[in-house]
Amino acid sequence: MRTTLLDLLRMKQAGERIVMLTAYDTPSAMIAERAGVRLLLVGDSLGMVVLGNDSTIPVTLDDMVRHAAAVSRGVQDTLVVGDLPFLTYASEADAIASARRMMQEAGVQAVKLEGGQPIVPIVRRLTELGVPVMGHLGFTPQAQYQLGIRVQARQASDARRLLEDALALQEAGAFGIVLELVPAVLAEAVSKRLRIPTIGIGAGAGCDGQVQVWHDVLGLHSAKSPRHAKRYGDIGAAMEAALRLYVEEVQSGAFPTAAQSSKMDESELAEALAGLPGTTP
Ligand SMILES: Nc1nc(=O)c2c([nH]1)NC[C@@H]1CN(c3ccc(C(=O)N[C@@H](CCC(=O)O)C(=O)O)cc3)CN21
Ligand SMILES: CC(C)C(=O)C(=O)O
Ligand SMILES: [Mg+2]
Repeated sequence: MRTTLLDLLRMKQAGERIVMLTAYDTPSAMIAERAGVRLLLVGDSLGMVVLGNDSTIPVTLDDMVRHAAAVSRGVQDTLVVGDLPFLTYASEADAIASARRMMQEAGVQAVKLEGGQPIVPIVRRLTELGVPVMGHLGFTPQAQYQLGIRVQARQASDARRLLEDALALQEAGAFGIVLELVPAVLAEAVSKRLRIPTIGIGAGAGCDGQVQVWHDVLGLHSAKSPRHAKRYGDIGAAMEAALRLYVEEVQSGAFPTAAQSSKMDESELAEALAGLPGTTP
């Protein structure tokens, strides 16, 4: 049975921590589900970790639909959330059109939108229309050129606004909120004041769940991972070692052997070549 929004609420009430992870393609989604992840985010971090961009800004709705569809095809029991990318939910009409594509074409069960008060009416409208919406507060990467890549809401006034934004998103119908790069003590205070779960990234252990980026937890980066990430494997190094072997074996002639080759009868080949010009060794 696929994870439901109610499951997430119940997990918060029971004090069971929620595990969320990003994924961007079918085989990764299958591996995550096999590992026990039941909540996946097709993040617009896609642009940064998969498509070679240096922010999430260039990611298009077409990009998200294609990758979210791939992730959806890889899972059965996992709730899939898809980010709506930069400026695809600036008006109610755009938000509805974007959510429609993510749900109908990509097959996700929910969408995530960045921002506070200004997008509350949009969250309310989507929720009324039956679209499960997740919020995202604190450092919102789509506004990285305004915010700077840094911990948010350290001052009382900003911290208070973040709590008000979180309550407003909850009231508008959001089923959960990602808190990114928020001081741990603030994230904990917000989590305690909300009925809906908070999912932290760089926001401490007081959140109701955690989200991490696939490439960060697996060590799949050429560049260094963000400070808030923890690496649980060194898969990039494992990939490189395997590829070095492949390079060596092709160069030395050790690969391919007969086992990786395709066969035909010698007599058929002789007939095919009979009388044709060309040199033989
Ligand atoms: N690989 C990756 N991991 C992420 O968690 C992630 C992405 N990409 N792309 C989309 C957003 C952007 N995020 C980011 C990106 C960079 C930093 C970063 O450079 N952090 C600083 C520390 C900032 C501070 O503590 O003030 C660092 O040095 O790592 C943080 C979050 C989170 N998301
Ligand atoms: C970092 C997470 C929360 C995200 O929004 C993404 O991966 O795009
Ligand atoms: Mg995102």
